[in-house]
Amino acid sequence: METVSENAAFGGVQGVYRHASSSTNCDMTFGLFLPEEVADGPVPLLWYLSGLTCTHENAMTKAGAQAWCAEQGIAMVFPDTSPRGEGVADDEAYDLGQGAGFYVNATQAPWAPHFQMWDYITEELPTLLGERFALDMDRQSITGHSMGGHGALTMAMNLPGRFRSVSAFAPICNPSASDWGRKQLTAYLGADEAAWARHDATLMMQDSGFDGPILIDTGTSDQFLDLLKPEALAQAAAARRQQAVLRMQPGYDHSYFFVSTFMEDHVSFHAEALYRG
Ligand SMILES: N[C@@H](CCC(=O)N[C@@H](CSC=O)C(=O)NCC(=O)O)C(=O)O
Repeated sequence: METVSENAAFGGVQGVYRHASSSTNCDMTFGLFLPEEVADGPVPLLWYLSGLTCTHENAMTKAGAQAWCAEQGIAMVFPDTSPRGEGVADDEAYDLGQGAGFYVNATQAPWAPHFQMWDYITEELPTLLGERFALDMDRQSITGHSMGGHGALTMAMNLPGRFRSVSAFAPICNPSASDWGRKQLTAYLGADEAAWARHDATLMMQDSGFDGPILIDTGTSDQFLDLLKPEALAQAAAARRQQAVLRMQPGYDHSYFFVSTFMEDHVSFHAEALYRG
């Protein structure tokens, strides 16, 4: 693993690191914020999964998370959203291929050799982080934005016991029924929709093994609201009587102005679960 940069931030350190990934068969870059408490021992870890077109850098520089993580003594990791590089398949569209891994393990050509983002996020990167940094891997929570919110929700639901809490900013809630989902799940997983179900938070809700708290914020002026389908997830959560806070925030759009506005709420929500859950 190579250190790309380390900068002092809010009493802690914002680092960027690069490593050769065996899951994605290419170099992967991630950001990691460590609060000053890390000097005294392992700290809890909050995952932030980013959305379409993002690298590790967008949220790291625009979400305003470090101040709140520093206040709570929590580390935050910002992984990339896909494999990248010259030998990695891509598409001209912004919502498929590099920058749009959708947090699945692709089974279809030409994506399968590199697009193994589920394994990268749930297995390889946690192992690396636990080995290289003073992180308490028994205290993890997860959040994300848009495509990353979809990833956060489906990972929490599919991996009971891994995350103490899950939240999301404007997540893609029902990708099987959305143009932000059908195209990508077909490309990566094939046309058999049975393989998609575990990657759809609304469909997963009835079989979810996750019993921790859920917080979701979506803006009423989100330009992608019809693609996100928060109402589908709300109905599924109500049907299951799932403990969940699903908020529609008046006037907010899909941008990082929205994400940064509610970041304090989300970090505090996770801190409650990480320290007292
Ligand atoms: N290029 C597209 C939309 C791209 C976009 O809005 N990406 C969002 C995430 S959308 C869902 O996953 C994002 O986080 N962009 C990066 C940023 O820094 O804002 C278009 O223009 O329609």
